[in-house]
Amino acid sequence: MEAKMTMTETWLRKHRLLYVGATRHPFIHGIRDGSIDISAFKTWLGQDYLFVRAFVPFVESVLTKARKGSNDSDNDVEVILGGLAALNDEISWFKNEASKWGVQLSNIVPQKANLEYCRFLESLTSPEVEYTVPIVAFWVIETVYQESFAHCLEDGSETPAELKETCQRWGNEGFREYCNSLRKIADRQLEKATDDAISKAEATFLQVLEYEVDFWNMSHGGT
Ligand SMILES: Cc1ncc(CO)c(N)n1
Repeated sequence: MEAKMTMTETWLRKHRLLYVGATRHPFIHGIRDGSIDISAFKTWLGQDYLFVRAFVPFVESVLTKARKGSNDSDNDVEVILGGLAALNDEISWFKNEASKWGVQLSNIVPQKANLEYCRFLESLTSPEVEYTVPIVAFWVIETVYQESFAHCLEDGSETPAELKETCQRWGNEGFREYCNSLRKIADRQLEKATDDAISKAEATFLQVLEYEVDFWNMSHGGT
């Protein structure tokens, strides 16, 4: 007998083009082949610092919902809390990286795509939004970065030495396993979800991918 396909697998197949658009963006290709304009990288760095700070309250709200809305809340809390702890480390990393590149973080103004993405995440923190929806969003958000930056470290990539550490942050094996843990939680929730919750979660999956594409785009068109 064939193994049943999980919901996330179904969606990844169904929305392949958009997924590839988010994980193989020209920004990532530019890192991978070394052609990236360093000013684009600096723009991304400053904007992502602001994003990650706004991401913390989102993850906090996922953690709160995991405690109440999960039938394996011990596991979920452990995974999500691990993610939250990693964000603390990530914020320090951004500060350090920004100073290396001469990027003044206190002067960064969030661009439109960033503000809209953060506003969307904030909307998912509402108590009316059930756990399944933000856990799917959380999984996709982390996975886009994992797949994108891991691509820059594969055999045959020509990522400049000074950008390798950035790629390692999200492209490493531990982060990949963490993304898999989030995916398992999402699939478990989706298995017992109502049709209404499933269609909301699928719409959220698509929205996150679109916001991720817009976020990468910002580093090019950015001011
Ligand atoms: C825009 C964006 N998406 C995903 C991640 C992964 O945490 C990040 N740091 N920034």
